[in-house]
Amino acid sequence: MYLYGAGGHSKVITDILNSIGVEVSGVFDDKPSEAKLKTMTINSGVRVQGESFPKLDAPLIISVGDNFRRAELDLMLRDNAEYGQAIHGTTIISAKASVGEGTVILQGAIVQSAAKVGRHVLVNTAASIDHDNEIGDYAHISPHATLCGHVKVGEGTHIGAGAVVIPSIRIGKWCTIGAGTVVIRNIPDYATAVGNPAKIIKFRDPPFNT
Ligand SMILES: CC(=O)SCCNC(=O)CCNC(=O)[C@H](O)C(C)(C)COP(=O)(O)OP(=O)(O)OC[C@H]1O[C@@H](n2cnc3c(N)ncnc32)[C@H](O)[C@@H]1OP(=O)(O)O
Repeated sequence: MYLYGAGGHSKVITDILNSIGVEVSGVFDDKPSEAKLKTMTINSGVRVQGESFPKLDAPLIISVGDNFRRAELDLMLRDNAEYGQAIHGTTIISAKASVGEGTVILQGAIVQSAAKVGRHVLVNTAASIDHDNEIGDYAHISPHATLCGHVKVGEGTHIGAGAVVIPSIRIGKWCTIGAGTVVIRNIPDYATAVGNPAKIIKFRDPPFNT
């Protein structure tokens, strides 16, 4: 497996891959800092500019925690890369769930029956994604977040640590749900919502012209 991104998130992914017997053949980073270089052997100097990225002999995971950056890198790399997944052995994933390419599922997370988890999603430590959820591409479900049944989370949305979303709620794309928030009503695209019950405090600009 290759990784793109040499920050903190790549350490977590490396641990997961090693724990399931997968070797990391190389790490790419277009901005390798001194700190990163100290802790990792980086295939530095590689700039991601479409076709200039080398054809790899193993799958790649975009190991960047920022949802928007993960999306940007996917758009640049997708024609040249075959994506892998990193799923820790302590996760429980229903045989009836689906998990997209590039997605990473950390220790103790649970994905229940008929849930659909998109591409390049980060399902963090002990997050709970219940039956019939739909999690959009590039989303991040933080540690201990609880998504009840039939919840839909849009592309690029970040669900904060320990947030709770009650059944059948729709959360739009590129939203941020604060840590510990309890979502009891649908949330529109680009909104940041916090508190119990969740209240919208602001909207962000759409990150893509889509
Ligand atoms: C392994 C890992 O580390 S995974 C990382 C997981 N990360 C998280 O879960 C972090 C989630 N982020 C948050 O909760 C942040 O507070 C955000 C994104 C919701 C808001 O951050 P900012 O946009 O910087 O907002 P800011 O801090 O200015 O707060 C705005 C207001 O919302 C309130 N607020 C912010 N976050 C929360 C929250 N989680 N719950 C309740 N109220 C909140 C603030 O108190 C403030 O209220 P005030 O205007 O009355 O003073």
